[in-house]
Amino acid sequence: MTKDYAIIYNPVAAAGKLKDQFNFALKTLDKLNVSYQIFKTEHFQHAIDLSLDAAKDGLDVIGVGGDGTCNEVLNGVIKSNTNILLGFIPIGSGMDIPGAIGIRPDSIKRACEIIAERKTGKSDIGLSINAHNDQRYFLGIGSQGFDAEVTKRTNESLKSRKGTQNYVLTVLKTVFKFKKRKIRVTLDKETWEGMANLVAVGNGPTYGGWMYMCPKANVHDGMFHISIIDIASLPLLINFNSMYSRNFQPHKKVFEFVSKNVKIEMLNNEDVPYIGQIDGEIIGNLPITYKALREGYEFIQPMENEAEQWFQEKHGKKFAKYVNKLRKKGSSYYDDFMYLPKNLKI
Ligand SMILES: Nc1ncnc2c1ncn2[C@@H]1O[C@H](COP(=O)(O)OP(=O)(O)OP(=O)(O)O)[C@@H](O)[C@H]1O
Repeated sequence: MTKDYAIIYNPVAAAGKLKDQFNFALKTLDKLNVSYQIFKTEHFQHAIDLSLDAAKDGLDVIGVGGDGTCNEVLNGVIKSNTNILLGFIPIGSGMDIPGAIGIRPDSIKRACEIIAERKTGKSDIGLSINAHNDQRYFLGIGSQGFDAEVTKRTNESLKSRKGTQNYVLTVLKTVFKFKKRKIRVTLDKETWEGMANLVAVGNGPTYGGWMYMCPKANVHDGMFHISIIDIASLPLLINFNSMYSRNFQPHKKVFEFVSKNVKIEMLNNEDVPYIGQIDGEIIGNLPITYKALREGYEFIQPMENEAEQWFQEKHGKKFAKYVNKLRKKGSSYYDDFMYLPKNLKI
C-alpha cells in the first residue's frame, strides 16, 4: 500500500475556471495508482495551514493551483519542520513556480506522471524578510517596484471579486501613475544606488506567466540573479513581449548581479516605499532582505528540466536567433548560459 498524498487544491485559482482540469488530474492520478486525500482551500493563505497539518500527519503534499497556492504550500511544509516531500500540479493562471523546478506548464498529464514516478531532488529556495521581520519562502522571483504594484492591484481586484479581473487594465492604470524612486541594493560584494523602477531577485527565472525577468536564474546554483531596471514603465511594458523568449537582456538600463544575500531599501525618506512581492504574493514595503538557500527543499520533480524543453519547443528558434545576433554584435551575454539551444555552436 503506497502512502497517500495530500492534494491541496485551490478551487478559485484562475478565477475558478479550471475545474475540468482538476478532475482530469484526479482521473490521471487514479490511472497511475497514486492514492491521495483532497483538501480544498477556503480562503487566502489557507493552503499554508492545510499543508502544515497534512505534513504533520505524515502526508507528502501536492499543491494544485496557481503560483500563489504553490507558494503557500511551500511555506506550510517548511513551517511543519517535517521534511516531507512537496510536488505540484500546475492548474492556475501562472505556472512559473512549478516551472522553476522543471515542471512544464502545458501538461497536467505529465505533472501527474512526475508524481507517480516519485523522483526527488533538492532545489534552491529564497527567503524574504520584511520590515516587520515576517519571513516567507519562495521559489521564483521576489520583486519590488512597478511589477509588485501591478501584482498588488491585480490580487486586490481578484480577492474583492469586483467584476472580472482585468490584468491589462491594472497594468495600464499602474503605468500612468507610477513614478520611479531612488533605492539602495546591498549585495554580497557591492552596493548599487540609483533610480530604479523595479528590482527582481530571481531564485527561479520567470514570473507573470513565463516572463524571463531574471533569465539566467536557476534553482541549482545557490545564488540569486538580480535585475535592477531603470526603464520608464511604458517602454518597459512595450519590452514585456521580448521577455517571453529571453530576448530582453542584456539591456543598457538593466543592471544585473549575482549574490546570495540582497537587501533593498528606499533612499529618500519622502518617497512612498516600494511594495515587494514573492511568487505573486505581496509581502509588504521596503526594506526587504533576501537570502538564497542552496538546496533549500526536497521536491518531487523531473530529473531533466522539462520546463526548459517546453521553452525550447515554443521559443527555441527565436532564442537561438537572438543569441547569434548578440554574438555578431560581440556580446557574450549568453555564452555561459546552461540552456543554450542545441543548434547553436560557440
Ligand atoms: N477559497 C478561496 N477563496 C478565495 N481566495 C482563495 C481561496 N483559496 C485560495 N485563495 C487565494 O487565491 C489566490 C490566488 O490563487 P493562485 O495564485 O493559486 O491562483 P491564480 O491567481 O490563478 O494563479 P497565479 O498566482 O499563478 O496567477 C491565493 O492568494 C490564495 O491564497
